[in-house]
Amino acid sequence: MTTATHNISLPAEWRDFWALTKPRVMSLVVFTALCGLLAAPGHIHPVIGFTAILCIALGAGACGALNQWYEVEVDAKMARTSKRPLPAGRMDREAALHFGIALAAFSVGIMGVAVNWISAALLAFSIFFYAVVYTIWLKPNTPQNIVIGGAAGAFPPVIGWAAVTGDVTLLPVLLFSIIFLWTPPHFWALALFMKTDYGAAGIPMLPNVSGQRVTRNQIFAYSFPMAITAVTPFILGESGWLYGIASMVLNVIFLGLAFLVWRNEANEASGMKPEKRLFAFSILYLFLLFAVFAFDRMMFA
Ligand code: HEM
Ligand SMILES: CC(C)=CCC/C(C)=C/CC/C(C)=C/COP(=O)(O)OP(=O)(O)O
Repeated sequence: MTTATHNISLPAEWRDFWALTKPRVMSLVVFTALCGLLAAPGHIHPVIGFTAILCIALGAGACGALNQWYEVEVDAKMARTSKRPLPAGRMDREAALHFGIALAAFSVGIMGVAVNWISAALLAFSIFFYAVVYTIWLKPNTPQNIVIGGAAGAFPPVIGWAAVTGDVTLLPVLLFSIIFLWTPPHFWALALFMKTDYGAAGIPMLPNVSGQRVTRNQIFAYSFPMAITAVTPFILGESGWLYGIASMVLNVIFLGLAFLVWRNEANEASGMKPEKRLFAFSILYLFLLFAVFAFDRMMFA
């Protein structure tokens, strides 16, 4: 850690600490946690519920900070990430590490004391999984990095659920599985039109290891179990018709866009419209699916 950053003495601005938490990506992570909490059976005092979501947000922020502390060199090599506080030289590397550790410890501690220790343990495990298993171990070493590592991003609705019920049953496992199976199409669609960037940074993402055809096949292949898992709560009678219909419509659109990606043969960024469309829709898909699920369960369950 006594790298080239020792000569930076300017204190980082609060905006840089904010950027360190990857707020845009984490907003959807936190939203899925909120939906898990709202969909769970039973009652949670609003102040305790708010505390749980705040802890999940802080824990997700810890993930972003620890990830960027570790990845300075990689981030410096990619246009998309080179302006982040550390590679841009606006923040001392150790400050990012201390910020990440403090957020992680604080969020897990408060979750345990104020909410329950099951959700605290799940939160701690998710942070560990993302910061250590994904960032340090899987991401630089295997093109399956985001498949296995993606599990970290699938935990938040389970944590939200466990904050209310103190346990983990089939339904939160289904919510986990939806995000787990959604992550490969979400990310590989992006990795297709960002291919050169990851290749240049030496990160073995699927398109630059196995090629675009394999990636398109995999995107399409993951979309089917994802769609089936997404309608399963309705099939099991755990949601009403509102979610049943919404999930079917969203899945048909998702599968249609994934089909267009599968059919596409372009290998230039200029021909990657289907990939760009699927990536953009993937975010809307998850947002709407979870929003309708929580609403449906609160109204009709
Ligand atoms: C290992 C798993 C994942 C990887 C590698 C990944 C990667 C990415 C990347 C590289 C971007 C581009 C934009 C940026 O850096 O801000 C992005 C955008 C985004 N991701 Fe993911 N993602 C993953 C999982 C998730 C999960 C689990 C969620 C939420 C549940 C999520 C939500 C989003 C959102 C909302 C954006 C758009 C951000 C914006 O508008 O700037 N991602 N993702
Ligand atoms: C509550 C809790 C602990 C949540 C965990 C949230 C979590 C780990 C979400 C994963 C989403 C994410 C930021 C992926 C970015 O991948 P990347 O870091 O490889 O992307 P980059 O190339 O932009 O650095």
